[in-house]
Amino acid sequence: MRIGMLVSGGDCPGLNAAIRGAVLRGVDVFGFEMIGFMSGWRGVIENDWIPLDRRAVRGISPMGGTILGTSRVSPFTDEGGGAEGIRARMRENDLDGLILIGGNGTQTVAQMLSDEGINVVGVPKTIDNDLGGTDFTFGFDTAVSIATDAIDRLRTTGESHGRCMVLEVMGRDAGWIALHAGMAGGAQVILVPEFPESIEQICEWVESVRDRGRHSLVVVAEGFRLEGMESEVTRAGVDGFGRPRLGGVAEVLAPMIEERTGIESRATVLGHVQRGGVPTAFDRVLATRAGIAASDAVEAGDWGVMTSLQGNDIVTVPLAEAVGSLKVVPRDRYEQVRLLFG
Ligand SMILES: Nc1ncnc2c1ncn2[C@@H]1O[C@H](COP(=O)(O)OP(=O)(O)OP(=O)(O)O)[C@@H](O)[C@H]1O
Ligand SMILES: O=P(O)(O)OC[C@H]1O[C@](O)(CO)[C@@H](O)[C@@H]1O
Ligand SMILES: [Mg+2]
Repeated sequence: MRIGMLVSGGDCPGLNAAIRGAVLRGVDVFGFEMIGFMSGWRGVIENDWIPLDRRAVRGISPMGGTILGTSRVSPFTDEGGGAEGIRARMRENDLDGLILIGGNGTQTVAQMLSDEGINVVGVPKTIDNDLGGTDFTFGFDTAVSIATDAIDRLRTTGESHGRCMVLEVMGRDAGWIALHAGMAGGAQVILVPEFPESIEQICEWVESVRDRGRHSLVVVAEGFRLEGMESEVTRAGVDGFGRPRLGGVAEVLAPMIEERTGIESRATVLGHVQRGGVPTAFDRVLATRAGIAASDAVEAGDWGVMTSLQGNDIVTVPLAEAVGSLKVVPRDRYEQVRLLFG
């Protein structure tokens, strides 16, 4: 069996552990030959790849980033050639199948290729944790830990100056990072894309914290919209797939809070710090298990699936189940914490 592997979408901590898990299982246990395409679909389009063997993955589990690189290049362009182009490249490299490591976008592509008869196994990764069909994606735990550390640090400086500190975290259209980091750090207000709030309500919470003699820590997800706002706050430019880049909502909210409450406020946009550096032990284990499970699926001829964490077990689920809908924060999880705001 000869297998190609690639990473697509934003990077996240744990990718190298997943690559290592798949290679150790695939090469050492099942005797596969494995290759890794560089920078996602760019590597497929340009036939840029490296051999993946035990030596290539030595000691990489604690490393952030990915030894294969990643990109948001789509295979469905004239240059990429779509399913036909990929099939031709697989024939040229004598590949029986592909292991595709990525988030909801990447697994959507995996599903499209699987529908075209290409042998694929998906491995879920993303700090956003917005992928269906799995309890958690690796990368998320590390991002939440980094955001929680930021909250802890912002709290001491905020308390010293009597300021309202507004921390913006990533997550695109899902509020998971904000919700979990906000809960872990005891934020007084947590704002998520799934549930718009009014500026009046936010200021009421911030003032009630002040009236108790404390100072607010507001966590806001980058995709949050104030009630009545037509779209998210975006930065200039687009991402590698041509989508507007999210970011900057904290810088909109902080001055509004200051103007309405008279409480000095500061905004911090955490940005890509959340995606960098060493993965937590939890993410390393989850990623390694996901990589191992991907090679198990290949060995079993279980194509068109994604590895999935369900409770304590790693199983496979049909790709269609994973990409059917975005996994967002459910109302009951939000309502539970909202009762404690202020
Ligand atoms: N519906 C689609 N049709 C064609 N190509 C797609 C589609 N969705 C995603 N892609 C391609 O897959 C790439 C990876 O998807 P995306 O950028 O959404 O990241 P992801 O896999 O969701 O990971 P993350 O959210 O963690 O960055 C896209 O940049 C794009 O090139
Ligand atoms: O790395 P880029 O292209 O700036 O993308 C940032 C986006 O990627 C993610 O980090 C992961 O999907 C999102 O949370 C964020 O909106
Ligand atoms: Mg995504």
